Amino acid sequence: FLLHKRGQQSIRLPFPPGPPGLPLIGNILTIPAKGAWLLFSELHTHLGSLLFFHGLGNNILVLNELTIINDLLDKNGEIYAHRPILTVLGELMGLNRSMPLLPYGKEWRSQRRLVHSALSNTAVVKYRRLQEDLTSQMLLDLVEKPEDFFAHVRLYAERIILMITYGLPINVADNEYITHAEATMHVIGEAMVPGAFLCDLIPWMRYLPSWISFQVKAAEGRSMIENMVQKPFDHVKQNIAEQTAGPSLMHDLLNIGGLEDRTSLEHSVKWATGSMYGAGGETTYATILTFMLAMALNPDKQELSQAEVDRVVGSDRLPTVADMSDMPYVVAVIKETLRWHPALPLGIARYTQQDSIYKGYHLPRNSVVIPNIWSICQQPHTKYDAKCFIPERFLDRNSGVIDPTTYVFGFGRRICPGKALAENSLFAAVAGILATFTMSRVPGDKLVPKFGQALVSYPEPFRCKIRPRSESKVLLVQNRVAQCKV
Ligand code: HEM
Repeated sequence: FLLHKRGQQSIRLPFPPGPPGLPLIGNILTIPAKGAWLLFSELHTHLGSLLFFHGLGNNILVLNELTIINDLLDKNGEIYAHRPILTVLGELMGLNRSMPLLPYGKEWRSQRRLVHSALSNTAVVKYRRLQEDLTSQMLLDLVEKPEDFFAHVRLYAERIILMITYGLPINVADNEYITHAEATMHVIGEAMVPGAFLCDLIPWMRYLPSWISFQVKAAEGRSMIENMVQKPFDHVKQNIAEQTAGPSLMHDLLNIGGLEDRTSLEHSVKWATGSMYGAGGETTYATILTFMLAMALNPDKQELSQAEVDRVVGSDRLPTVADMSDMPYVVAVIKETLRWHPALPLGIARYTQQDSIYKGYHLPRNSVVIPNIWSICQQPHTKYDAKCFIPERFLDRNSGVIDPTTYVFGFGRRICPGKALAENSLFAAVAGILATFTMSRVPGDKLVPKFGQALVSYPEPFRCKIRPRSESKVLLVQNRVAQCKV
């Protein structure tokens, strides 16, 4: 309780509600390590839009409504821009040097500035050609081996990041960079959820011996993360020294020089580029796979999208990113994909070090703050069922439905710096796939949508029939691939 002075009177303000708990351990262990968005959204209906969990010396505040998230994370950005200290992932595995986990301060500002120079709305225009080239290569892969669509989509998303960040051309899905990044992101995704390890709730456990299970996992994770960030960095540095390095963001950033001392510049560049590598690939491919699942489940929406693509590009070319403004239905399909199943249902948690008062509640300092993006996506609507895939909700001016691109990429000062790049990558891939293929259920399959429950959530492996729409579409793809510069 917080004592709130009003005139002569002191009023006790309560914490927001939460499920019942036990002495000492409170209710914190009621939060599942995976898929917690489902529990939070269920509690939203019974307990309201602000939820509070506590126990073992920890506080967790869950925000279930967009107005509340904006009031706190955006309007009170100064107080809510920190990230939680995750003992295992941050300190023991060492990810607290990369931008998504850095505390709000000098090093974060310096990495954010570096990344912004490459990913601002204006800067990303120069990557369009690359995104279109890589889309055509993904389309050809889909023509040749449609059953491996998970791998092709993953390769597309990772190649964009590896090319832009390090100038590294990668041609196969089982390239060591790609497979290592995927394995590392799996470890990170599981460990990033606050409370994933008991040690995150009870930090002194970090001093327990190194043979204990979580310590072994932490040591493995540390070496995987080091490897993922260091390897491409060393590769490009060596190419620079040998004067064989192609253009890349890392090359440009290392050339800034002068103002800052070399060691700290190199440190910031290494971890800023490593952050892009880690944060940029998985989220993008999760969204494209979700789109493909949605198309297989909703053939009527797929036909409407294909009709729009055909109307705009005709029959002699593939779509480009510049077609986006002429394809409102396809854009609505992408928005509906982001809403139907957001890649980061709980965003990335924040942390507050200050007490505050909000809507009559005491929001205590040292609380992990979780924006429940999933709950915003699932907000009930009188006309459009939240569970159904209905792109039309974004074309109906009177629907009052909020555009998901204003919340699925996060909020305020820590909003995703890769948003503009991601939106172009999504459009290039989605419009290219719609132009070339029809996706459908495999006859006899039930195709029930199921999603993973880690930090980045994407469809569990599913079967889907991916047929080229015509021979001439395949020819278009082959001709376009022949013109690729990468
Ligand atoms: C569909 C694609 C993507 C989605 C849905 C997404 C979503 C998000 C969200 C929700 C956050 C947390 C923001 C917050 O705390 O409020 C975030 C952070 C971040 N994203 Fe993305 N992202 C995507 C693609 C990308 C790409 C392509 C890149 C880079 C190339 C990127 C780089 C980052 C980084 C570095 C952060 C940490 C920012 C910070 O802590 O200051 N993301 N993203």
